[in-house]
Amino acid sequence: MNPDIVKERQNATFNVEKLTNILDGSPEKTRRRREIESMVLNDPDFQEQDPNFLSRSERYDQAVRKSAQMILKLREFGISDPDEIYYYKNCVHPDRPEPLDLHLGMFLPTLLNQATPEQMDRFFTPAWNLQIIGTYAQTEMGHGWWRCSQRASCSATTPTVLPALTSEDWRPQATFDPATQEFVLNSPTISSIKWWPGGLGKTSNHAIVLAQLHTQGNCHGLHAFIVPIRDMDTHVPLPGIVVGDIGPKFGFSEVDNGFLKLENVRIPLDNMLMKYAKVEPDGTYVKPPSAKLTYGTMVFIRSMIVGQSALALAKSCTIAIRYSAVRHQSELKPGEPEPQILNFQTQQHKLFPVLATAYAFTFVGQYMKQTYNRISGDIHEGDYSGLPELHALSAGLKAFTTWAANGAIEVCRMSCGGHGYSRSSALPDIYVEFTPTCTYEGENTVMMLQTARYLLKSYSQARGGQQLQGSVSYLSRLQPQPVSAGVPPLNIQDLASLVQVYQLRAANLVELAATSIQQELQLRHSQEDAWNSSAIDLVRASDAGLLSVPQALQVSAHIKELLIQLRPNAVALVDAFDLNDKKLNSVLGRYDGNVYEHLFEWARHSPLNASEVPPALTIIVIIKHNQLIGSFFPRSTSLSTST
Ligand SMILES: CC/C=C\C/C=C\C/C=C\C/C=C\C/C=C\C/C=C\CC/C=C/C(=O)SCCNC(=O)CCNC(=O)[C@H](O)C(C)(C)COP(=O)(O)OP(=O)(O)OC[C@H]1O[C@@H](n2cnc3c(N)ncnc32)[C@H](O)[C@@H]1OP(=O)(O)O
Ligand SMILES: Cc1cc2nc3c(=O)[nH]c(=O)nc-3n(C[C@H](O)[C@H](O)[C@H](O)COP(=O)(O)OP(=O)(O)OC[C@H]3O[C@@H](n4cnc5c(N)ncnc54)[C@H](O)[C@@H]3O)c2cc1C
Repeated sequence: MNPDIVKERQNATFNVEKLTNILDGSPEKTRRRREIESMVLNDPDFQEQDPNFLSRSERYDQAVRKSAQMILKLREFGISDPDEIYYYKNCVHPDRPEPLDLHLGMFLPTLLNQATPEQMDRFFTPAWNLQIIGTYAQTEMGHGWWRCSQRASCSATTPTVLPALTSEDWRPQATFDPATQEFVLNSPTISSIKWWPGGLGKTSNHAIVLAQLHTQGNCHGLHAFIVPIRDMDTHVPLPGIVVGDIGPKFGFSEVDNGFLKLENVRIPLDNMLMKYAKVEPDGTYVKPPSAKLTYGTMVFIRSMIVGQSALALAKSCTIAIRYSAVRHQSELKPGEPEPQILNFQTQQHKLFPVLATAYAFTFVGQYMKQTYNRISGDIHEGDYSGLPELHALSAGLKAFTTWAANGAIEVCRMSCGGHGYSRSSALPDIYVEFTPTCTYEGENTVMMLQTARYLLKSYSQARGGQQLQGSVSYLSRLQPQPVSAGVPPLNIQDLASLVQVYQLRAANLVELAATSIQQELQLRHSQEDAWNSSAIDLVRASDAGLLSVPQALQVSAHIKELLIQLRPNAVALVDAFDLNDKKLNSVLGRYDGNVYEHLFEWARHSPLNASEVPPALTIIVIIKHNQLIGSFFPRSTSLSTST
């Protein structure tokens, strides 16, 4: 154990185990989490080669092998609780999305939420047993954006009268054919090819495909269809299915994100998910109670992503803070030993806010999950009243927490200096695997605009005298104040006072956006144009805070005091996240703090060190021997074969 890190733990002023129990929810939950963790981490079937030293295809193969083992083990140990599956999966594939994520995270939940009992028997049971492997295909090459209900322009015609049609006409179509009781699915244009779905490229044999429903000559907007894409015995693509991998990406190397072109693919009538919307055998369309229910799985994952932001931050600051406790640099005072870099105020100022945010997001993630479970329970009972708030909350928190975490991971990486740039630190991987959360499940700006839409509606209800409930109740209570009204009193030591100032600021910003829309409306006469011209106000928190200059200085001084208070407990606070070394997989973030010897050991495994003179370098040796520098290429090749 590194002596610095030992000393850090001795200096802590609280019981780490108790805090871990609070983060987990209870001592029993901590015990169970550790039990699951040891099932995976001590299981030789999950041994792996360090993916940093593998090619993409090797990484995919290794991930598939581990995922298949995972499914067998989940069955063997009878683990079926979604939280426990999720936890088990995160230990099997720490920090790395894997080919079955979409099957577990979106295919199964979409069936649970949108399939009829008959469809549950036909699809969910085999999918649970991994005979069916599914993905969720919504995004297309040309559009990540969809409308949940039909618009007047939605047309079933072929592309011959382009100017009269909108982009919605060129989306994938599912046209009901009553003669055969089938839907015929087509991707009418290149841009309507499904693009991005995880596990689609090579792994899945079924896809939930989101397409425009056409029946009896009418278009009814976005609906979900279960489309078999590969033969269940041979895994070869079925007729009319053009499918494959979209190629290497920034990260997600283990995942076969794919493309899918549908060419007159026929599926039976009862492959449309019909818990809510229905098509009768004669082609009659039965409306769902709410068109937005089609988007339910995205709301589920958005809610989950809030907790993922917390986990990514917890990992990043554990690595950076432990490393900063064992790393020494630059004398603070001449002649004295070099201090731990964690003693530099600037290092604390980088890392302690990340630590605080990791804690805050952990609790926000728990709140989001409870809210999701409560409101989706109501929805199952037929009460849809909570859906708008759930949508606004999950969209806004998904965007807010992922943006914040995305920036903070990079702060942690840079705070580790050069070693943060090495893949051995794990920080580059955490970043590349996390950063697409800002894009997928709804691009963050687009999600913020959805939340803003809800806030503006709530604002106008509050101005109309309605008493609002839930997360927007502050709009009824607070009267937005013009900046000229001066600054509100603030006690920065008092949480209630801080919350009040935040609420007032939020109310002011909503009012600002509403005013902008009103003004734009007078100029542009179209609600949509006025909305777009106010989009910056809608999304961005204004730079005008509500604090006076002396108050801002007071905050700054208080932050410095808090840094000093936190310093003795910094390592203990990250220890409380209880991230097992194997799961953290970071040379810099090791629990024992023995960084340097393991950094050296890790580097020696680099494939470039497999031989002292890599084969490619023999050409240099040959060139040197033949003194060919200056006239090398064609002749050096023939010389190399002759020597
Ligand atoms: C049983 C289970 C077993 C095991 C599972 C257990 C554990 C899990 C284990 C493992 C899980 C593993 C990993 C996690 C899984 C996956 C993560 C990994 C990878 C991620 C892969 C990524 C996938 C994707 O990205 S899928 C594609 C996502 N795409 C999007 O999100 C598109 C975003 N676009 C939209 O949402 C819409 O197009 C839109 C932007 C909202 C616009 O739509 P529309 O034009 O219809 O909307 P309007 O603006 O006109 O608004 C109309 C109206 O509707 C309201 N609205 C909109 N959306 C919603 C909604 N979702 N819910 C409710 N209401 C909504 C909107 O507010 C308007 O209301 P008003 O008219 O009242 O104002
Ligand atoms: C790693 C990864 C995995 C994915 N997995 C899946 C999957 O399994 N299944 C699936 O279906 N999809 C998947 N996706 C696709 C993902 O859901 C989309 O990329 C995402 O919804 C964003 O859509 P887009 O790419 O079309 O972005 P665009 O919408 O084209 O965004 C580009 C820019 O335009 C701006 N913009 C767009 N619309 C508006 C607007 N109305 N107002 C203001 N600004 C706007 C955005 O803010 C952004 O800056 C995945 C993507 C990634 C990166």
